[in-house]
Amino acid sequence: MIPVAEARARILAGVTPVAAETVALTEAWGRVLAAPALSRVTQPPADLSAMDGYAVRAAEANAGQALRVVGQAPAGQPYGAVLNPGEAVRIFTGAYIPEGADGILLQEDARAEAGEVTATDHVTPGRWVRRRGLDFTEGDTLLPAGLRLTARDVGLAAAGNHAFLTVRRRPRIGILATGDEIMLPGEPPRPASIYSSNSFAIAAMVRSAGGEPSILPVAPDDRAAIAALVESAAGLDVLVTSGGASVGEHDLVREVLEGAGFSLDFWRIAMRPGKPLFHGRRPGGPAVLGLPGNPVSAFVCGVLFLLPLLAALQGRASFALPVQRYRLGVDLPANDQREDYLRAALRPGADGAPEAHPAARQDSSMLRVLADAQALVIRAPHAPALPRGAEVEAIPLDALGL
Ligand SMILES: Nc1nc2c(c(=O)[nH]1)N[C@H]1C(S)=C(S)[C@@H](COP(=O)(O)OP(=O)(O)OC[C@H]3O[C@@H](n4cnc5c(N)ncnc54)[C@H](O)[C@@H]3O)O[C@H]1N2
Ligand code: MOO
Repeated sequence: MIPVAEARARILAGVTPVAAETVALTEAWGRVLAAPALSRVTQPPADLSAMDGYAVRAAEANAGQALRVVGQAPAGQPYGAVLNPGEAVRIFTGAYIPEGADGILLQEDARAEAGEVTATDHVTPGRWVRRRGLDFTEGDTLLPAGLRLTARDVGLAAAGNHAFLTVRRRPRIGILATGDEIMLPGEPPRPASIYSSNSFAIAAMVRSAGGEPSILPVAPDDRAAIAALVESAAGLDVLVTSGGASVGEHDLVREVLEGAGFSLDFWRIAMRPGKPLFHGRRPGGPAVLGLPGNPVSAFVCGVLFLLPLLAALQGRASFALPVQRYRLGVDLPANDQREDYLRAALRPGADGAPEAHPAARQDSSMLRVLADAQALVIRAPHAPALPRGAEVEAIPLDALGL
């Protein structure tokens, strides 16, 4: 059994990002930039008014001083002439400030009558003026390569006049559930069978991380059937299998993969749940991540290993799983030699801060406990017993959209 950190490092070693493609900005959310986005404009493009009012020469706009209103400057329609002494231009938020003006008289601080405006308060030079380039300048790097685009980033790219962005294509992830007892939801129940939660939980996880999942037909515990489905994986970036990873006579997946030209990198990790995870590669073909069949084990392995792999395949520059500290809401016993990931609900404590409540039963088959958990509390190998109120580290699942 190898440690979790070593397993992750080995899965990520030598991963090269997938190819780039150009997408319309509406498709860019959640994608990873393959090249930096430089601004194609300066923003604002000129000095603009931040308020509705009058563009004035600030030194003239003293309380009681009447100025002649010589024109209008709505946003998008500059006044077009120089503001002379004794003049004011009616101006609106976002409009170019006329040459000669250096301040804005708010309309709330002004009395307008018969082509004139009189200040009721003084105007500070530069106040309510948004200088040219306040936000950014043409040629600035707005968004670096390797960034996964948020809605905020998409807005910034649009402001920088990008209708398209160059992003990594979505990694193609095939999901192969194995086991004679496994059916897909929608099939009529069969005796001694269960539905493949793994296929769908992992597909959702792949989507959340920007990948393109495809759920392959379920493979029975039969070498030829598994081999045929493995061959259909040639065009994938990663083949994720579930089940058949352990030590039983029906656990055939590793053997079939090796027969199909995959070289196995490692098998078995010192963690719980998820011990039987394996990883391998086929030269020039997909990587394989062999998840254990138990649904919680498959999910936790997906979080710890598949999410970082998806990030690396998309060239994400600085991806790390989020880890937060929480107070424990219960006592915890000492841990054994396997790094433990406890399914925990987060509930507000007496002071309102969230406290972690690991579920009393941590059986790796229990999906309802997993669905009710908002975090995975991390217990290092041989971690000592902890009393209620002690701090622990945990991976918040909501922050990952999981
Ligand atoms: N003698 C030993 N037995 C087991 C060991 C061990 O070290 N020695 N390891 C245990 C651990 S830990 C795990 S985890 C499981 C993993 O086993 P497999 O990867 O071989 O998975 P299966 O045996 O095929 O299935 C385990 C369990 O999960 C259910 N399952 C399988 N696929 C799905 C799916 N797609 N969706 C939902 N549930 C699934 C399956 O029905 C079984 O109940 O092995 C332990 N045994
Ligand atoms: O490590 Mo297996 O992952 O639970 O029951």
